[in-house]
Order: sequence, then structure tokens, then C-alpha cells
Amino acid sequence: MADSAQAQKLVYLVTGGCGFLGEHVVRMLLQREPRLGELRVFDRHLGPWLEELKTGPVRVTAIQGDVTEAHEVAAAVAGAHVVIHTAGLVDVFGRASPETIHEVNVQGTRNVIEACVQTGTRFLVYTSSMEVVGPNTKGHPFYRGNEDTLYEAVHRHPYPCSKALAERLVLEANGREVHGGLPLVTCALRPTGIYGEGHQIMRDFYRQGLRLGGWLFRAIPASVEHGRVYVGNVAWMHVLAARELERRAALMGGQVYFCYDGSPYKSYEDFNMEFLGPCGLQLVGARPLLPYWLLVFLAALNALLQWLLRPLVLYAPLLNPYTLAVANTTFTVSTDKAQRHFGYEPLFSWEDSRTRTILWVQAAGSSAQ
Ligand SMILES: NC(=O)C1=CN([C@@H]2O[C@H](COP(=O)(O)OP(=O)(O)OC[C@H]3O[C@@H](n4cnc5c(N)ncnc54)[C@H](O)[C@@H]3O)[C@@H](O)[C@H]2O)C=CC1
Ligand SMILES: CC(C)CCC[C@@H](C)[C@H]1CC[C@H]2[C@@H]3[C@H](O)CC4=CC(=O)CC[C@]4(C)[C@H]3CC[C@]12C
Repeated sequence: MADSAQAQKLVYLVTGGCGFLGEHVVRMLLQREPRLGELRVFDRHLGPWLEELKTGPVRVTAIQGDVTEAHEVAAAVAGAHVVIHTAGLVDVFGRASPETIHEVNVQGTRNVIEACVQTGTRFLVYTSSMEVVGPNTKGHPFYRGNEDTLYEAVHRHPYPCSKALAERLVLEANGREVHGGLPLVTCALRPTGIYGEGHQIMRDFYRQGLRLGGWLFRAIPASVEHGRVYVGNVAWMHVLAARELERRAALMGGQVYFCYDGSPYKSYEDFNMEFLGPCGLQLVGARPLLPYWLLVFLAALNALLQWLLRPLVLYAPLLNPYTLAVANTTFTVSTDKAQRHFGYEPLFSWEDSRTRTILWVQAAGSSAQ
């Protein structure tokens, strides 16, 4: 990626490229990265939509593989200039075991780093999460915080623990010598809660509302703000970060960036209503319908049932002590670090993001997507 070789075509690898975020990153690279020569899409489950991308001018290579298998990762990384590592096990509902979450999110990330080092790939962008910071186990609010805001980041849940460990590995790998003698340059992006086309939990809320005759019932006070970011802007930030990592290696290497876009600060439920409202749903109650202590009780009961039933059946409802704590703790971000370091500005306005999401919810809610 030297200046003298501006016209050089680059090979990108996106791990988790068939996931909710990964698909947007893949499509964004194809639309907005002029130096893209080959795009490798690595995922455990390849999406059928990849086929249509193979007819375009950029070579798209679909690679079915598992990030926990070091040899599969090394084979996919070999010859790539840039890796965008979004693959991860996003499970806060207890569907997977803590060991599996650790294996995919931490060991998988270690495998990606080692593959870069062994094969000489120099640029690595990691999809971290706001969950690396918080909300913490004490439920402390994080109000319009940035990357330098002091916050007691204490976690017990396997998902944030794994993301925090993986992020640390990525940041510590910055500067390591890769095959060929040059240094590895890494950075981590920490999206807040992502929404947009492909957001399965939003679709599930929509379907549940339809089943309940168009009503949803408020569970969380409207005053609790939960940070959200549009998936297209998250993808765009990944593309920009990946593009700028070489030119601004000294500034960006080893750095973390919160990833958000000016989507309105609202409670989790009120934010969802920005999309579900225009789809015909109503949120009942200016205040939570159930007292908080009852929600805490129900969340604990769900956790107990999950544990008791585990030998027989997987019971993994949305409400558990962890999801309740996340939804019920103010956590919002306000920062211009990504703008200062690599010129990130959201590509999609709030109005665009909202419209696109509404159209998707309407289509996905009624189909079997
Ligand atoms: N959804 C959200 O609100 C947020 C997500 N993130 C992070 O963004 C990344 C992407 O998340 P989403 O797109 O929401 O999740 P997702 O589950 O839709 O996508 C993850 C992708 O990784 C793939 N994957 C999982 N295990 C794998 C393995 N062992 N080997 C290869 N591929 C594997 C899955 O097949 C899937 O396509 C994750 O790293 C997640 O931690 C960060 C902040 C918020
Ligand atoms: C009435 C219930 C209490 C409402 C439950 C909603 C929850 C399922 C979701 C509320 C907040 C979500 C999380 C948040 O957006 C941050 C996240 C970041 C990630 O990196 C992964 C996903 C998630 C943990 C997200 C998961 C669903 C919620 C807990």
C-alpha cells in the first residue's frame, strides 16, 4: 500500500462477512473502496446472497471456515493486505456456553492476529463493542462518554468479558513484526447497539407486537438512554479505518474508537418505536407497566429456568439479569475521535437510516427472512 503503488489493487478479508454487520461491510467495500482488487468473505455459514456479488468487477471469494481453526484462518489471510475481523459469537441470552463464546471471540481473534503475523498481513481492524466498557456490573451510567472517559469497566458476563479480552489482544498486537519484517498496525472499533437492515432482534420485536395485536408494553423507563448506531455507518467506519490505517499508522495504531453516528439518544424501547411505530405498532404506557423489582425477579427466574432446563431443552428468552441490566442502564457515547483521526463522518443521515430500517422491518416482519 505504498504511495508509489497507488494504483495497486488490494486484497481484503472480512471475517464474519455473512453476519448482520459483516454483510454491510462487504457491500460497503464493494461500493466505496476503489482500490479493492479481491474481497474474501470468511464465515462459518455462507449466505446465498454472495453469489450475486461474484458477477461484479471485483473478485469475490467466499470461504467457508471457522475462526477457531487456526489453519483455516491462516489460509484465508495469506496474501491479504487488510483484515476486517467482525466474526464473533454475539450471545447475551445463554444460547452458547461461556467456553464456546471465549473460544470464538478470544481464541478466534488470537488466530486472526497470528495469521497476520505469519503471513505478512499488516493491517487489522477489529470489531469490538461498547460492551467492552459497559454497562458494568454495578449499573453505573455512562452519559455521553468518549474514549477517555473514566469508567469502572467490570464484567462477569461471558460476552463482554470475551470482547474485552479480544480487544486487548488486538491492541497489544499493534507494532508486532509480521512476516517480511514490517510492523502490524491494528485498531478496534466499538459500536454501540447496532440497528438497521438485518437486525434480527428488531424483527422479533415487530413480530411479537403483531402477535399481540399491535401492542408492545413498556418495560424500561423512558429516561434510560441506550446508545444506538446505524449498521451502514458502522460499516462505513470500518471501511474508512481500514483505508487509512497505513497512511496514519502512527496515529491510529493501537487505538480504540467508539462507533456511533448521532442517532437520537433514547431508551431502548423508544428508539425501537422510531421504526416499529411507522410499521403500525404502539408502545403502551408512559411508565413501565411492571415494577422494576418484578422485572428483576422475572429475569432471575428465567436464569434459573435456563439452568434447570439445560439438560432437556434450550430456554433462552430475551429477558435475563444481564439484558435487563444493559437495557436499564444509561450508556451513551459522544466523541469525535474517529473524525479527528481518520475523517469519519456518518455516511447516512438519521432520516436515511430510519427510512431504510423501517422499509426492512416492514418487509422482514411479514416474510420468513
Ligand atoms: N449487534 C450489535 O449490536 C453489536 C455487535 N458488535 C460486534 O460486531 C460483530 C458482528 O456482530 P453481528 O453482525 O451483530 O453478529 P452476527 O451474529 O450477525 O454476525 C457474526 C458473524 O460471525 C460468524 N461467526 C460466528 N462464529 C464464527 C466462527 N467460529 N468462525 C467464523 N465465523 C463465525 C457468524 O456466522 C456470523 O455470520 C461481532 O464481533 C459483535 O461482537 C459490536 C457491537 C454491537
Ligand atoms: C424488556 C427487556 C429488558 C428488553 C431486552 C432488550 C435486550 C434484548 C437488548 C437491550 C440492549 C441490547 C444490547 C445492546 O444494544 C448492546 C449490545 C452490544 C453488543 O455488542 C452485542 C449486542 C448487545 C449486547 C445488545 C443485545 C440485546 C440487548 C441486551
